[in-house]
Amino acid sequence: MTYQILVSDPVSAEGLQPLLNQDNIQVDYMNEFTNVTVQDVINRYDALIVRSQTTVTKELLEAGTNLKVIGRAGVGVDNIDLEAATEQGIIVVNAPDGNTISTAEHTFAMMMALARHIPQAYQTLMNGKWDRKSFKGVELHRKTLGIIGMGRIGSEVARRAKACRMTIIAYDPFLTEERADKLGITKGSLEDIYATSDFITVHTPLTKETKHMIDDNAFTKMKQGVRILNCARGGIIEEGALLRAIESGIVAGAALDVFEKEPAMDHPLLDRPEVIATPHLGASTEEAQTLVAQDVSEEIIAILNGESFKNAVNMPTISSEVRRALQPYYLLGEKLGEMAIQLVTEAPMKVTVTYGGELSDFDTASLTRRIMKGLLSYHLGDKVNIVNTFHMAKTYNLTYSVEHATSSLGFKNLITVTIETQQGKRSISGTMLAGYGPRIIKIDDYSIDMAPEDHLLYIQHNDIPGMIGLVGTTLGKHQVNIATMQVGRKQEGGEAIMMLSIDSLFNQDAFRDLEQINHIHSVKEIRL
Ligand SMILES: NC(=O)C1=CN([C@@H]2O[C@H](COP(=O)(O)OP(=O)(O)OC[C@H]3O[C@@H](n4cnc5c(N)ncnc54)[C@H](O)[C@@H]3O)[C@@H](O)[C@H]2O)C=CC1
Ligand SMILES: O=C(O)C(=O)COP(=O)(O)O
Repeated sequence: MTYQILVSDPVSAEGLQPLLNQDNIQVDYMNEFTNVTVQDVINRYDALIVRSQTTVTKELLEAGTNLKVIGRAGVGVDNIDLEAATEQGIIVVNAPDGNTISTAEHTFAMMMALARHIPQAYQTLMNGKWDRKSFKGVELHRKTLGIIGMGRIGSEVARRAKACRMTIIAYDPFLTEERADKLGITKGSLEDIYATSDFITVHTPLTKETKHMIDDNAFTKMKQGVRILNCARGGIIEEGALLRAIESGIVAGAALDVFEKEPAMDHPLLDRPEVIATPHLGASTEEAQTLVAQDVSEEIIAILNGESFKNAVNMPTISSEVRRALQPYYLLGEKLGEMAIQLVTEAPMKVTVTYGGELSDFDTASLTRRIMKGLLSYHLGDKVNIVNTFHMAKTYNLTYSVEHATSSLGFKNLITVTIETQQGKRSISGTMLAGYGPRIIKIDDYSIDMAPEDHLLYIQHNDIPGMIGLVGTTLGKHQVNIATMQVGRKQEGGEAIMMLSIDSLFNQDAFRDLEQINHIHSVKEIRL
């Protein structure tokens, strides 16, 4: 199978090399097309690679009927409708590390340029004026820098500011005292930052919470003459409020790399001499562009080849330790989900997944996704995948819960999937047996030991002599070969079950004949 990938923004050719090296991947570039939009052609593609220019809307995603993954060659994903992508089961991956240094360096270059009026002085000189009076600047030395957002870029900015002997105060909901101490900075609130900073720089993503977080009210709390930087996202600082704060003299200068609407042309802030600006260049270095393109290329290859990946933004990330530990269970989990749903005839209302043994020590969310995917995709097909499975469950009013049990029936690990319908509860348990792989070890109260094979027959009957022979003869008559067979019962002479793995697809005539055997209550084919 050949996968088609569309690159819709300028992305480093060197960084895309891992994709270009794949025999089963074909890459097209939007700039090679004329008179068409991304929306016009997207249905041909399995993956789309973007930077910040392409806006990935719900409509675009809906038109991308074959899309499996969107790669953001950079950090910010505010140009992508993540909710719509999740609903449609499209994985969105970004490259969170590749442009950190470049953006921190750009922020620092902006801070120095802002402090010393370098762009304005350069412009004056280019206009033929030798003006040494208008551009008296300030030192960074001993000034207080307020950093809002101490993630990757904020932290690198802090390191550089320390080298300039600045005092640093930072606010981030995830900043601990311990980390602040390690970085040699002060952890403070937004109010502390506003009250004490000579320079304030923002490094948060643009979210509902951070949109316009710096507004008129925030500016009134700042020191007169504060200098503001935004190399993160337009809209974190409300542009109208910034303009008013410049006009009123609260803000002595602002350095902007990003704008609420880009490209920012004829913008009132750009008319102000106190404002210096660049056209969203934070990540525009050779190094950063190569790295981010390489990172998304590798993630896309992994996703298309069904291998594990790490930078999905519409799925929780898991540590490599947890991923390594749980990976061997993913197939078993999916099979258990598929088998569990086939045990019930009524609509499922609730699913409970119980993890026992060594599994109870892990964050098993990624495994639960596989189980729910197996369970839902049996009836809903390809439209369910590990990205949208929880969303799909909600759509179908199916609740699920996870329990971590202390008992594992003597097995090293145990997964039990219980489905509740109006008719009651049905459950199935499986384990990974060292040397044997995945095994089904229990259905409802019956202990068995079977590999989750392609074709299984599940027969409920009375525990009386001759049943095995009758079933064997009936299947033989219909040319159905039995590969393995397991029987189980709760007590002698009571209810019993047979679980058979068969070589060929089961046919309706065999089904009917089996159901007509005296003492057989139900025959169920389980397809995996
Ligand atoms: N100008 C440019 O070309 C570039 C801009 N960026 C932008 O820079 C921003 C930061 O990027 P990274 O540091 O790589 O991301 P990151 O995810 O490593 O850090 C973001 C930090 O913001 C914090 N945060 C979230 N909400 C907050 C709030 N309400 N108040 C304070 N902190 C909050 C988070 O806890 C996190 O620590 C993103 O918006 C990204 O899109 C990134 C690269 C290039
Ligand atoms: O990575 C980010 O968040 C950026 O803002 C960089 O954007 P760009 O890839 O240069 O369009």
